Amino acid sequence: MNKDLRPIIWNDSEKKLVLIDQRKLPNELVYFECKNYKDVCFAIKDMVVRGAPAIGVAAAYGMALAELNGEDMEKAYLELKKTRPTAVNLFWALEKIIAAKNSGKSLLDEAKLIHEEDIELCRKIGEIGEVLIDDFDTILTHCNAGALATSAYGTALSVIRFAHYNGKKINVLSDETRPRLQGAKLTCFELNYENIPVKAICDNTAGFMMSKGLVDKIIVGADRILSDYHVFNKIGTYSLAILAKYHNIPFYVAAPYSTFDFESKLEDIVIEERSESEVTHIDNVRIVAEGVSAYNFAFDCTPPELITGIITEKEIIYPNK
Ligand SMILES: CSC[C@@H](O)[C@@H](O)C(=O)COP(=O)(O)O
Repeated sequence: MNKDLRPIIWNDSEKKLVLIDQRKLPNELVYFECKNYKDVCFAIKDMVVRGAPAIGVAAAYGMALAELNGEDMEKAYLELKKTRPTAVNLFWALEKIIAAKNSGKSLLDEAKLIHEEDIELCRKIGEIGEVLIDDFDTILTHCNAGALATSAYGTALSVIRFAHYNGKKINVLSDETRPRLQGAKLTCFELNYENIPVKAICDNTAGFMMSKGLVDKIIVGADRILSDYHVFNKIGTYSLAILAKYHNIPFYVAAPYSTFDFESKLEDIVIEERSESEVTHIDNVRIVAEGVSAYNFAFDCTPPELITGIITEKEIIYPNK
């Protein structure tokens, strides 16, 4: 990476967690400091930090802060666990921290390890996945599955990054991703930061562009992947996968194994429902008539038959072969 975009920084001398405040991008690149686990809970709930792997890493540091501050560890664990329900990396990281605690390890060391490992996993996803990308491909992505959603590189955007680093001339289309606009606000910022060609499109433009032959591949991230390869990801992913199938466009998911949930069944998964105001308002301005309410499901589920391949840090899985 020519310019290093790291959303999560541990400040060892001051024993605090420093996060890029993703609520403020792209207009301001400012940081949010967490001095205790409650600050971390707020940061995850309010989406200062977001994206499945990044949430897991932040929660691990939240537990480390609780230990350093002599706070009630059980309370910290339960409160962190409640911050967001769908991305499995949160629970995965908290279980790793509990295992470290039970074996008498330092929680800060464990959090640093989870953080470092996530960087490596994302790098490998990029290296493995970039073989799927051809010179002059136009790749559509949804939400932000980039460096900002992980510790570095990203998942879907790591594949895109490595194709670019390897000299492939690619173009990226970034769905705006209503309601929180992670595609418009974060993916466009992140790719432009590294001079990777990107154009923003409205969510409802994707089908039209596919029908015109203007999309070669689709790559998205994941918040949870079940053992039968059902993929939970940002709301709108399912619609894109159906459109991709209709237009015969390869549809890839990129995620580390920390995003796999080998235990839960489809019906067990809780889809996060966020505040209606994220739909009824844009940047605090009401756009839906007063008195009208809204649905705000944050994620949806894409079945394996719509998925061409799942790119992990170990291999590419083909659910339908
Ligand atoms: C590498 S991040 C993968 C997913 O977490 C990402 O696609 C996504 O859905 C993020 O949702 P968010 O609500 O912004 O946390």
